Amino acid sequence: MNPTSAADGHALPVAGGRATAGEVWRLSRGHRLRLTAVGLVGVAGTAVDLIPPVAVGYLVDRVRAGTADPGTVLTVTGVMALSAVLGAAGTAVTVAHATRIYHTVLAALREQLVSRAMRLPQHLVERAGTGDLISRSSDDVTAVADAAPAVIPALTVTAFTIAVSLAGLAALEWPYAAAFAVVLPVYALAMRWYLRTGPRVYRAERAAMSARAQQILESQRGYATVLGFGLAEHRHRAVLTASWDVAVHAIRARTVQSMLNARLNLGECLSLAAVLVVGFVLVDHRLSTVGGATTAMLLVLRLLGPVNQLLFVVDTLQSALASLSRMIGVVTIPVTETPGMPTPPEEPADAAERGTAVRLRGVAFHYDGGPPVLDDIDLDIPAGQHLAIVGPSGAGKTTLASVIAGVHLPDAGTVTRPRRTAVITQEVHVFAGTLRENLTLAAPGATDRDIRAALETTGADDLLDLSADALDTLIGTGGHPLTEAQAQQLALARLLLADPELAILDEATAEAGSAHAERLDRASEAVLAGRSGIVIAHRLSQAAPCDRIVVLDAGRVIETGTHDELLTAGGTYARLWAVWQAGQRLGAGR
Ligand SMILES: Nc1ncnc2c1ncn2[C@@H]1O[C@H](COP(=O)(O)OP(=O)(O)OP(=O)(O)O)[C@@H](O)[C@H]1O
Repeated sequence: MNPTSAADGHALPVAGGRATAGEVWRLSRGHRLRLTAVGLVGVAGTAVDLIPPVAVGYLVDRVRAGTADPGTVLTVTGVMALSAVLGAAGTAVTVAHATRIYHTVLAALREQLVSRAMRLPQHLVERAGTGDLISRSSDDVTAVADAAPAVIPALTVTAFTIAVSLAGLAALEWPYAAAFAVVLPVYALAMRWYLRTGPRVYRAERAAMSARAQQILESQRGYATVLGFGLAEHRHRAVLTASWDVAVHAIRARTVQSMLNARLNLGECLSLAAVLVVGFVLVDHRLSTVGGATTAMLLVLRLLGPVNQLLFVVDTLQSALASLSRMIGVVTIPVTETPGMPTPPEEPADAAERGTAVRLRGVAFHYDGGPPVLDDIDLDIPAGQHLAIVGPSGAGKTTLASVIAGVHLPDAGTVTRPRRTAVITQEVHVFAGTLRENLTLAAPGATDRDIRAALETTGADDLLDLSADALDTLIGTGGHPLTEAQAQQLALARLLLADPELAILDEATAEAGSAHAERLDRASEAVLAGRSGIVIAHRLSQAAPCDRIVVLDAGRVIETGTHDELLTAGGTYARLWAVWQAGQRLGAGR
């Protein structure tokens, strides 16, 4: 059984209880000795806290017996003060160290979450929506971090206080402990009701937060479209609806908390009444002294706070656990290797096949809930050769490139590619930072001379003239704006510096025949020189110079050969080429 399951058909998976506990145990490695020491100090601190109730009971009996002198009162008061100081010190040390361990482990988990998020299979993120992922690495981390002040004392000091006080009550006279125990079912019922209701309500609240994050993100990302199509009102309504949903779920969650409060108050009244009655009967039958009954009442009063607190933080604990299981759900997703990241060896193991850069056998793929997009694809690219993939719009060219790059996992078949594979997709992201930082992302060791050479080779050296700061020019969000063409050239230069064994180029931004297209075609050729390459040919001018061309139609390879072979064959490619040339002539004649 998979310990991690999807919360619904689309969301990212949520870890089950066992998987969450296992991951937390694994993360606690290296802190366990310190945790044990913290536990011991906690128990010692709470044991010292038993002294004041016992001391008051002793004093009551001495006063009743008429043997209490000022010296006795002073001594008892001194002992109580000392125990209070020692107890407080024990609590402070326990909570401080436990908090440090808690946040250290949480920081490690967050790092793993972010690292895993960067390597998740793209289809999974697309299906769940980026908002879900962002919410898990922000809202959920915040929920777990914010729970620290409630959860840490509860799991250390409060739990110890309850255990030690109950033991003290039993040691005094067992009927006192029994009286308290009789009321425990009230607490147990409150807890059972809460555990059934709470997690569901909190999960729904978190899911509503994820949905709201997704709506806000989409509105921001599609800002230009929103403005262009006058969709502001529509987006505003969508965000408003999602926010209202969060409010409704938040109100439900707070209502559940209030109802828990009422049940705890009932338990409190009943336990005080039970111990009072037992104390009265015991004293009446001379089985306990008034001092003993006083100690018992003080112990119960001491117990009530922590019991309520513990039950009440079950609420925060549940909420934090819901968030934790969502974070661990992401951390435990099996990842595919991502282009440009260290990957397990993918090259053909067979020495006879070492000359092959890419090999696909029987590859099939479909997007979630969609029809097959790729069907039974076989492909071989000898090392150092360039393959063009052409075909009508929607044929599956980009999808095939993503499957080869490892961004999507095939439903069937095998994909073999070089360890260092890099892709330029249709949407180039410009990171907020300097031109130099953007270029050296995948080649941290590159010198300024390397960077300038890469810019020159890809014909992108005019990027240096964006401002007087040259390579230190700020670009991306908040920086110097880049045109789409400049962003593509930046990506090509970045790829040249990364120097992968296989480069996959899938850019469709340039209009055929434009100066921009010719410039990009030249830059692409320069980038592919000396390495294996795949060109998703959105313009046929990109396909002609390649060593081999594959024609894709409705997800199947229908033709393959060199440019000349395919023209001679007079099939689909030849027809596409004729149409393309006619279009070019028409464009030139205009
Ligand atoms: N993320 C996605 N989710 C669902 N379906 C998708 C997704 N991306 C592409 N498709 C569908 O898969 C099919 C192949 O799309 P793909 O983008 O691979 O074709 P293409 O040949 O590259 O087209 P184009 O030249 O227009 O970019 C299309 O029917 C498309 O609608």
